[in-house]
Amino acid sequence: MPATPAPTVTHRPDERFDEFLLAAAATHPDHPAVVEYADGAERVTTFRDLRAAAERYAAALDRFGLRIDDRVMIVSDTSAEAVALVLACSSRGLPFVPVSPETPAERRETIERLAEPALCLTAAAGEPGGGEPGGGEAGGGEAGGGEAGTAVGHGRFGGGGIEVPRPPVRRERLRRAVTPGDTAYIIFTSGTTGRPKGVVMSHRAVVAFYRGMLAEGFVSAGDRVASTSPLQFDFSLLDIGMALGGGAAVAPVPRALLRWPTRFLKVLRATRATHVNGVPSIWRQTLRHLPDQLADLPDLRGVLFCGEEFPLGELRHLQRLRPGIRLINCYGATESMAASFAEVPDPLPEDVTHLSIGVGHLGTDILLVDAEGTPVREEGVVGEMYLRSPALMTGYWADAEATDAVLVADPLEPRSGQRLLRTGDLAFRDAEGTLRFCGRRDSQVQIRGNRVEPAEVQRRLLAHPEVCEAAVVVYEGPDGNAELSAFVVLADGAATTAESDLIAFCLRSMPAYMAPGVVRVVGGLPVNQHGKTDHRQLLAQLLTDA
Ligand SMILES: Nc1ncnc2c1ncn2[C@@H]1O[C@H](COS(=O)(=O)NC(=O)C[C@H](N)c2cccc(Br)c2)[C@@H](O)[C@H]1O
Repeated sequence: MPATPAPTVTHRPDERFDEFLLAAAATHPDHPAVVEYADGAERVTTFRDLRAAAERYAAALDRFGLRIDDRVMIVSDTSAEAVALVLACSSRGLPFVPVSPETPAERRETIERLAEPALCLTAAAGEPGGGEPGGGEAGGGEAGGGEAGTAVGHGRFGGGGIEVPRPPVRRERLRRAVTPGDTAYIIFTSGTTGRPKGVVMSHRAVVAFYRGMLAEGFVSAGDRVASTSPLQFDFSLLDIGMALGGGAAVAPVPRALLRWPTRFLKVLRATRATHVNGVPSIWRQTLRHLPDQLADLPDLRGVLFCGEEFPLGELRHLQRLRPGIRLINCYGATESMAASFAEVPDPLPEDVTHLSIGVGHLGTDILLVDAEGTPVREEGVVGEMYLRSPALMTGYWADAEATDAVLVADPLEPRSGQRLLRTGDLAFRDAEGTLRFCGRRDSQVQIRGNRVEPAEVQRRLLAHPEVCEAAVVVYEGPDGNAELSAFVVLADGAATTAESDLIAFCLRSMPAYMAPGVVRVVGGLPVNQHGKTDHRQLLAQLLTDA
């Protein structure tokens, strides 16, 4: 008698964000939904517990008399309490605005000024995901000017309760029900202008993305997905949806432990993580210093990465250590959560220089369009990716102009009224018709009149056997022309590879104008708050060295 297959989680079309994430409570109530690891102990929250906690938070929110579309800012990392509060906000049509506890006070205040939340709730200290916000008032009602009936109620959440010493002014509820077009969350990303852009995502968009991801069949009930991104980075919402939507558990890795490979691996072992999601840089120190320990994580069978290109040398090293592991390259921008998932061939053939990003997940379609706006069909021709998807953002918060610049008319049928996301990313189609990412449109530079993609120069440096990390920055030289400068990290024990060797290595495969003028050997590359190589910091370092 074949074993009865575990019931799959059933989903309805047009579920709210919280209904999608809690669907498994109906079929797998006692399965772990959140597995936390703190102070050497594992804390399991089942789907039943999570639903109960979300209901407690929803009842607590009801006491504030908020209206649909009133925002709730949540200052926390990913934790069972934070997920329960997010679910509660979603059930009441209150868009949540996640902010990391380590966010500097000034940026937190900017986001608060832009989002004008009704509540700003900080995880109670001592709770996982908790911690004092960077310099802001921790709880208490003294924020917001302190006048009676303050606009923003500051307080704390934890243990299913919400405590706000001075609640926001109550207003009459003008609407009856939450609809799929309502906003589930707003994530503020660092806009290139320095003014944060609020990406507004509806219930319909997020659930459409989740259904596209679920169709890939990454996890099954009982799996554990280790999440290494901060809650304010939509990658964490991918992790939560990938796990809970499939009846699996999300296992948040405490941010403080990510820096230490021994502790990082200890959490993965303790939580018996079957999948680890995160930006490529989370593997860097482990691959360099503890490769053999990585080889013995008995439960690990999948790694999903996104946010930037995985350096191919490191990726091949990971594959050698874990033959048979499922590596997923997830491409996307916060304006659509993710656009595609591509399985990395195991092993990655030696001649591959650009990872595939696939063709767009179920329900999406990625177009390539040239500089004149004409669709590109030929193989190998670089174009800009335009994304057709039900998971597109509603728009940027309070910024119609920036919205219209990226949600553009369909190049194939402008009369349809359909909007596509103009990603700003470049790709070409390979012989199989899948897309190969090759940098950003706005990072292309003209060097002595020739178009150069810094990502190509970075890729060439990474192909050097003794280089394990590389970054290329563009700066204005003394004569006012754009120049390329490179930073590389050499592999442990590498011979003293002179910078001139590295430039010569580049010149063997590219025209002179593409080779970096200067190559600096450094001990490590800086990463930003999302774990991506911090080019801004490298440029600043360059200018101070000048
Ligand atoms: N897989 C890749 N290879 C190469 N370059 C990538 C990849 N994924 C992104 N990028 C770059 O990062 C940009 C976007 O940056 S972002 O808005 O901060 N968002 C992100 O990084 C993360 C993004 N939201 C995301 C990705 C996957 C799942 C979820 Br859920 C969310 C893209 O436009 C690309 O330029």
